[in-house]
Amino acid sequence: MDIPEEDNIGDNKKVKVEARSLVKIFGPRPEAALEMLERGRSKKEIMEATQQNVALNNVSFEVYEGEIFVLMGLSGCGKSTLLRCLNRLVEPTSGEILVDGENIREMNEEELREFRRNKIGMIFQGFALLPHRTVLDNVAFPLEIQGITVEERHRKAEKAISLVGLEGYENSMPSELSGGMQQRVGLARALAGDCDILLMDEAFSALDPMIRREMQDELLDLQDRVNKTIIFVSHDLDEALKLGDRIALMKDGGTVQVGTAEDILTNPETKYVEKFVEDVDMTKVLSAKDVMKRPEPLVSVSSGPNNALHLMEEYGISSVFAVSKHRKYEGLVLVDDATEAKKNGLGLEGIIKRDIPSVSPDTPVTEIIPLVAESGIPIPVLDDEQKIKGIIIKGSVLAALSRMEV
Ligand SMILES: Nc1ncnc2c1ncn2[C@@H]1O[C@H](COP(=O)(O)OP(=O)(O)OP(=O)(O)O)[C@@H](O)[C@H]1O
Repeated sequence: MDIPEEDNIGDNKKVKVEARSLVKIFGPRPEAALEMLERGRSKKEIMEATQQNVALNNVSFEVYEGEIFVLMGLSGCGKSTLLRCLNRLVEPTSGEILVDGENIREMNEEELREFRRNKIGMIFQGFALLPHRTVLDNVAFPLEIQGITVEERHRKAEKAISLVGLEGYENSMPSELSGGMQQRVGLARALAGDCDILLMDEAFSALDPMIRREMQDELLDLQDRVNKTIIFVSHDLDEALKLGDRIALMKDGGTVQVGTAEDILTNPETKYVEKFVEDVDMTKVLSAKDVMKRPEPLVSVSSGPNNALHLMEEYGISSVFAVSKHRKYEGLVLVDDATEAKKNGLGLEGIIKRDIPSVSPDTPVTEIIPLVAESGIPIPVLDDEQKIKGIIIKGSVLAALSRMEV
């Protein structure tokens, strides 16, 4: 077998945004509150004693480049305040915010304006479109304020409009568009600025449930193409689980757990997190990458049936996946076919089954269950380049589901 080692992707994640010990106290006299906070007093105690509102209590986290990081929690837990601290729309009381390693709390007015224009775009819930301007001019509006020429800003706006699937609507007025389409215009406006980081505050919460789900899919699809760093505020657990590469669950101005959807669901660190997630249906959350096993063994397509049979014997299995160079998927070799081929002196090429279903790492487990239930043979998990990332067998799907129900 000439199978190379698994690619080492994702090990060296770059930190894009970092919050260090952020505190935000609303009220005219934060000093007394800060002192009480340092002595470990609760938000409630501080409110009673000082009438100062601790909106953020010592929050630290890192957001990696290219991820969707969701701030989630109940109303009033501090999500919006935290998001607004990241571009200093809200001035933190203490703590640091680093973006690409630069402490943004040290920026002066001018630097901050540049930073908001070029690095960190924001999308709000109410999308705030200008009613008397066309879609094109709405999207181009921030560029207009920056004094960019009309040709240049229209070029950028058209590109952003096509990214969100609104081509053909450039000359429509906002009132002619549905809520979902208006939100896309808001998205396009943020994209036109070409910032690396997008802050989205309950961006889809005003939409009705079906359009909302559509926009979530759209955002994931868009993210595959533009690969921004997105920090997304939501009070909705399903939305957070669907969108978030990682989620920070917040309570009373602090984070109670930061992790992937799977971490949070399967290893809740506190009773609060456990309670928060207890109603979640696991089958809706897991995807192929959560239930797949390492694709071992694999047989090289250029080797003979004897090799395949040896591997099956060694691993106690009745089929083995065949690959060509660089783990490129070819198909499945079944034990009976390999035995027959060996008898007749044939190679693997002619006996490989190529018509079995395959899935991608992100295929939801709900779509996988019927496939494994029907076929009884393993299912390959293939990436965009048709390389085999893992295999799924019925047993491992069921084990994953039952383990998580405990
Ligand atoms: N400008 C302000 N002045 C005073 N208190 C504020 C201000 N903004 C927010 N707060 C308080 O800070 C706390 C956190 O509010 P924040 O809006 O960040 O929470 P949230 O989790 O985003 O809630 P929601 O989902 O309802 O928007 C709350 O107690 C809120 O009342």
